[in-house]
Amino acid sequence: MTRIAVIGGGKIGEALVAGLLEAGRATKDLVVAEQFPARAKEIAEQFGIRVTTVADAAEGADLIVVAVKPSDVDGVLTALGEVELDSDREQLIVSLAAGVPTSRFEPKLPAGFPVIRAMPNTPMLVGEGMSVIAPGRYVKEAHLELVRDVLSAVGKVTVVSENQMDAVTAVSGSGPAYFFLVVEAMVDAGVSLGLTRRTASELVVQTMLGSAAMLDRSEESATELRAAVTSPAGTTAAAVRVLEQNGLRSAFIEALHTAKDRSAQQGAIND
Ligand SMILES: NC(=O)C1=CN([C@@H]2O[C@H](COP(=O)(O)OP(=O)(O)OC[C@H]3O[C@@H](n4cnc5c(N)ncnc54)[C@H](O)[C@@H]3O)[C@@H](O)[C@H]2O)C=CC1
Ligand SMILES: O=C(O)[C@@H]1CCC=N1
Repeated sequence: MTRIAVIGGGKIGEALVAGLLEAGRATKDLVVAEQFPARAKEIAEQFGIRVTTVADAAEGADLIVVAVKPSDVDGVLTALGEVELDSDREQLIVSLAAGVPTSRFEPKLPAGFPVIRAMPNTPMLVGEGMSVIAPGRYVKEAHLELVRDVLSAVGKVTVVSENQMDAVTAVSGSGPAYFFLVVEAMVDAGVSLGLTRRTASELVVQTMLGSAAMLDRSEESATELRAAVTSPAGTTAAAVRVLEQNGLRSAFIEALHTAKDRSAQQGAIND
């Protein structure tokens, strides 16, 4: 079985570990490196897995998943310098760090060591993640297959070229936050219309779940599905007009452009 070391026991590291365990991966095949003792203890107790240092975690791992903030990547690379990494053993690194190119890893690793850049999202916690992977220059098909296999246990996986990863980050990496924000806004709207917060939440969450299921299962596009809800001169048309007047569509476009730029910026500078 593939042994996986997750470097960084934060939000996305936790989502990955939880999703993999839920999907049936054994606790003995997972190890986490987390620098903050309190957080390390929390992870170890919550999941019953070993939490250790970067070097110790990476030593026996087939897959080293780097799940730290972009500004902490260099620190992890320094710590990995203490480990005898071995690409012949099919060891490889998967970096989840937004914006950080594989070319930032490669010169600091043994010659030819494979690095895959990946962008997952938090719904992998419930097996419904969207993970996008992009190969670095030393990655072979077998490496991509291994990572695809691991991540497909926690949702969908697709492959793009690395120059698309900042756009991917803006769309699906950050994407869950946009939907949670829409839910918050609709719940607040429901409350302002006189519903209790509990009822408004139930209505909005189930509406989102049902709409997502339709998008997933139907042959029709989002535009067609929306048209089917929009009766002539009805309530939906009235609401959509106000949303468009208030720039909802262009707000999303501008927001995602800004997210893409921020991703690239985080990889370019070390802030
Ligand atoms: N949160 C999300 O939804 C997603 C995050 N990402 C990426 O994943 C990375 C981590 O994000 P989050 O989990 O949200 O951040 P976070 O701040 O919650 O977690 C990072 C963790 O790494 C630990 N860490 C940092 N340096 C370390 C080291 N040298 N050794 C051991 N542990 C170390 C920190 O103590 C912290 O617990 C970022 O690069 C982000 O761009 C990617 C996709 C989605
Ligand atoms: O907000 C961030 O920078 C990270 C990357 C994608 C989701 N969270």
